[in-house]
Amino acid sequence: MTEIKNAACVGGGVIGGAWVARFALAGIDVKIFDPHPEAERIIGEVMANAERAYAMLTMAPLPPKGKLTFCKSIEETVKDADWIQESVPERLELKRGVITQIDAAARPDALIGSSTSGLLPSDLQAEMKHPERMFVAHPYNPVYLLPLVELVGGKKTSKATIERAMQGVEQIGMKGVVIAKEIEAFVGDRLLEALWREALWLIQDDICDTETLDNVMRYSFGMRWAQMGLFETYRIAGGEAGMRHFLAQFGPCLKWPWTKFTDVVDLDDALVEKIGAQSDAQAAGRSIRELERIRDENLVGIMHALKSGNGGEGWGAGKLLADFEAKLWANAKKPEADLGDVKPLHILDTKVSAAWVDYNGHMTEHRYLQVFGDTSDGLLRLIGVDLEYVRDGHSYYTVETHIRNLGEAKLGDALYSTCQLLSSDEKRLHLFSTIYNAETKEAVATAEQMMLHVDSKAGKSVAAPAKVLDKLKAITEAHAGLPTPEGVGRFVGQKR
Ligand SMILES: CC(C)(COP(=O)([O-])OP(=O)(O)OC[C@H]1O[C@@H](n2cnc3c(N)ncnc32)[C@H](O)[C@@H]1OP(=O)(O)O)[C@@H](O)C(=O)NCCC(=O)NCCSC(=O)C[N+](C)(C)C
Repeated sequence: MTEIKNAACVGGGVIGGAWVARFALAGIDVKIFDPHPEAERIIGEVMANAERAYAMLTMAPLPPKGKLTFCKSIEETVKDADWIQESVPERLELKRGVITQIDAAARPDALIGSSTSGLLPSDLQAEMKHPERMFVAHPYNPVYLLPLVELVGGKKTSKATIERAMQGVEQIGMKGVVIAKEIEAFVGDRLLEALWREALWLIQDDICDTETLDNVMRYSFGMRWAQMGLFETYRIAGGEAGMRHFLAQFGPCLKWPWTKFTDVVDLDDALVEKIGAQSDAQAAGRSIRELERIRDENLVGIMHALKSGNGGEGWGAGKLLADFEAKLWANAKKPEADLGDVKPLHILDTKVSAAWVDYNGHMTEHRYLQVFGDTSDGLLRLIGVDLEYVRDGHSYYTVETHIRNLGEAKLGDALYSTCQLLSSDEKRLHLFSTIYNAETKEAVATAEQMMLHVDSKAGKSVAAPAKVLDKLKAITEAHAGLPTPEGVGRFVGQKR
């Protein structure tokens, strides 16, 4: 089983920098080599975007962030690394030279992945002493959010290397797909290039402008593709009769002269200017940084939606996220309540994401309940009621909640929550949680809740076992000395 403890990134541009973020946020120390004079600034900005995105993406306990070290040479960067990722500009001679240099300085068992989006791994590994550990690991931008990595071996890549690479990408929350045969541009970029060529013709021939073309994609098949691919989608399109029927019905149309993409459009100055001007108009003055923020918020929203797909089990990239989070929870140190300094327990820290904001420009109602639910989950973990406990057939269910909204939470506000145990017995757990604005320390909302311990198969309340009750009692007794929070026992009503 391969475990990446130290990673090295050679090349720290848009792709290399985002690999750095992916590794570091998975708790892996990363050494970086990039001779660009502004490499530290560029990677710092990618890192900031990635951390912002992860704060919205997951409440699961990420490991402590890996340490970033900027090195002065390739040799110093790669010598201790378990996984080395090359992301230098897309020129065969340059990449081959860098990979050969990495090979000479790296441990013989280190994995060497290339971020190339189209070059053949066999060409890249041609001058290596240990070519068997080299492969293409082609990611998609932004690498810190989009999970796919195409893994492509060359003629000299060993099977064991690809297996270890699969384990490595899984460790950092990514989805590895093994491409069976090496071809230029692999699978993803082949598809994208076909689309790109056709799109350029459509603009060149004045069939539509760039905004119309993007709208055609994002309001239709673009949404389909985030959750099902081409073949699964077309299977459904075939109706009850399925894929064979679809192929019989639509296959012959492929012979019609619908597309021009096998011809290469002439990207002359006029076409470049036309596309540039239409793209500027489409951006409506938004900077690249703004567009990146919007993109990341949308991607997080899509992954969250997919996480609750398929009856709550998760689907596609959402299922991958759910599985990754389950592993993070399982690997996290069993949390313990800090009862030394008696005060409500600090349970979680989060940020208001774009998907949480409603038409009034502030955090919407059900997101408060979500944060309170995550808070009570945090409390439950402290008394030993974690996913394993739930899998074994028992849990706590909420039977009553009273939320008070005291202040507004706006997009990007940092929040934290606390929890005070008001009382507990063998079945009941009566708690009071508060969400605070992390900057102003003002209470934004409170929730008083009653939870019951249940046998989830029977769907009936039952006494919790001693191992849970002992922990619960310790917190309840510690909190007995705290003043009763203002708002406990409040009811909804009007003065008469
Ligand atoms: C299964 C269920 C939770 C309980 O049903 P039951 O076994 O029939 O239990 P009783 O109704 O008899 O109640 C047992 C005892 O608890 C007392 N009780 C019940 N409600 C309250 C309350 N609001 N305040 C105080 N005390 C209460 C009751 O009087 C009984 O006392 P005894 O002394 O006689 O033992 C069932 O209610 C159920 O399934 N409800 C739905 C639960 C649900 O789906 N909740 C939403 C899920 S969200 C969630 O759980 C979030 N999270 C915790 C996972 C984060």
